[in-house]
Amino acid sequence: MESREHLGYSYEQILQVVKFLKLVVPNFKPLVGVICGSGLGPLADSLSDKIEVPYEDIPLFPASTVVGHGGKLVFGTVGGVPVICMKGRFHAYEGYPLWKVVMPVRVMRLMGVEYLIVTNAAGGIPSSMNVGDIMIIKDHVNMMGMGGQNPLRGPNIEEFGPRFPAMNKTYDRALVKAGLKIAESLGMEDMTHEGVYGCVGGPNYETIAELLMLQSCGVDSVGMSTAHEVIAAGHCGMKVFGFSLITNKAILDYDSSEVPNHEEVIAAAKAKEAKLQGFTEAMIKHMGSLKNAGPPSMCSCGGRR
Ligand SMILES: O=P(O)(O)O[C@H]1O[C@H](CO)[C@@H](O)[C@H]1O
Ligand code: HPA
Repeated sequence: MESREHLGYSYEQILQVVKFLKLVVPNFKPLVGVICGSGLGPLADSLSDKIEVPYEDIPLFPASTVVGHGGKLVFGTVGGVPVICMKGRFHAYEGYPLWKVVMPVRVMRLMGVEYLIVTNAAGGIPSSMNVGDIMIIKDHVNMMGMGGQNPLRGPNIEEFGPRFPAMNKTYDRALVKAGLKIAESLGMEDMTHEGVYGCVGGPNYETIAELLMLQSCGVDSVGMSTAHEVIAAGHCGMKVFGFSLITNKAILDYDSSEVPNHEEVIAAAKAKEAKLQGFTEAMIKHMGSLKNAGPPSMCSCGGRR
């Protein structure tokens, strides 16, 4: 057989990472995984009984290189629900292949995670979205994936899921609806939207023409992450809930004097820290209550675990 380029860790390699983490946190089976977006690391700070493990201590883990991404796994609980947080995610533009970007998602799955909360900082395209608003993600347009850059590219690992996973149910509808209700119950309804996330490769921010194209494709928030993690999570049968924090408004006007930058992204995240912590905690508790009400029917993507 012709050899293929190296396209990822084997199932056994990922199991080795899981074995290592199980030694660090014996008897801990997380139900919920959280991926903290740019500047959103404080989402992990409110966990009780925290155990923090720096990425550099974990076999095969890449390093976090982006400002606003901490670089540790945080284990703990929220209202008694066991949680694992990635305080710092990986991006393709850092130079990582997508199979490496999503490796922690697969690790989370093998640790026991059933619900994944993905968060990101993003530019908001509709004029109704303001800096500091959140957008609950109902779907995504994966510009990188459509160009053939996909975390599942390469030999399929059957233990995780099928060769051709469906994606139309990956953002769990019931969780989207629960998220909207929870936002309302927290008095956040005026700052909460539902929409479509667009994933671009970065690291440059978009040109005006690119933003206009994304807008015409139905994209509401734009960023350089998330879609890959969601694909890997859907592939291995996790239920996914995601939200964007709108950290900047997409600039669609050629005469605007504004210029997007990462400093404003981090500042916008800092300004909403407490609200987003409260919202995420409420979502985690909701997921815990779903689990107590009965086992979630995992997506039908056929993952064998
Ligand atoms: O998607 P997260 O990691 O939240 O970060 C977003 O913010 C950075 C740009 O400011 C990019 O990495 C973009 O993807
Ligand atoms: N574009 C892409 N990624 C981003 C943005 C943006 O406007 N804001 C935060 N991350």
